[in-house]
Amino acid sequence: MTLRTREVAWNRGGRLVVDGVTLHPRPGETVGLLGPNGSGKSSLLRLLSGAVRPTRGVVVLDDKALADTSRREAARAIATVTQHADTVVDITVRHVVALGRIPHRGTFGGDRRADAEAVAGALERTGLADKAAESWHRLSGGERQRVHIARALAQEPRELLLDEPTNHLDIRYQLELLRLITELPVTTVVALHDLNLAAMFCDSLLVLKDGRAVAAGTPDEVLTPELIARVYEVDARVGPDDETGRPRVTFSRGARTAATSAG
Ligand SMILES: Nc1ncnc2c1ncn2[C@@H]1O[C@H](COP(=O)(O)OP(=O)(O)OP(=O)(O)O)[C@@H](O)[C@H]1O
Repeated sequence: MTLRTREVAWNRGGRLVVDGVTLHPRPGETVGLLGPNGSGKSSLLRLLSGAVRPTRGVVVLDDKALADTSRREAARAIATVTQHADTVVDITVRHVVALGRIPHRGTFGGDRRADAEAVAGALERTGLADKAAESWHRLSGGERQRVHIARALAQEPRELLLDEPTNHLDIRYQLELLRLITELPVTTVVALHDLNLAAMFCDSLLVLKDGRAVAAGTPDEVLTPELIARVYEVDARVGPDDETGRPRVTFSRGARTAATSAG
């Protein structure tokens, strides 16, 4: 059972910013969402999270339309980390992470020990254990990003939606974060700009352009110089990485030639 879409479209401000996209991840896999600025990645993630309703098509969670699923049920299953991390009042890192436990609270307050363990585990995994008592406002951009990821982990979701989670992170934390999410037993859809990180960590890729899916498959199948030229309008070479065997993309720094631009 996974969160998936069937031919979803979303009309935003009079324009279809997502146009007939079907996404059906295998349980536990990490799907990379690629595409240029404005291609619809964040919009598709918003549809998947239930934050907005599709104009056409359907988002399905466990064989039921997400629109017919209770907010609480959806919040227990799906965790989201968005690009524009919400600002919160002056509370500690631990408190922000503990917000992830809210969907698990029952009428009688839920299981306190499970809450504490989930929060401690999430802080540990994101390298924030020693910052737990610090004020949110004193954190750097990258640390805040990690706190939001910790909050999503504390939620113990089955489905994880991440919108450019490596933004603001230094290279060590970019690698750690992506390793972490690929090792989690959850299905993850992650919007990424870095094609090499996507190739290194994702099981499959979905490429959007102008709201439409233009390629889908394994990194090997998807990341070809032709596709990169068509979607991003840049010239690139692609070869197997020495260490992983996965595709590695090297960009040409020059302007595109007439011959390549014509394709
Ligand atoms: N509030 C809005 N009203 C109308 N259109 C919007 C709104 N916000 C974004 N859009 C448009 O929706 C389209 C898709 O945007 P979206 O943010 O989903 O793309 P993206 O692939 O995530 O881009 P980026 O890589 O720049 O984050 C864009 O053309 C954008 O201009």
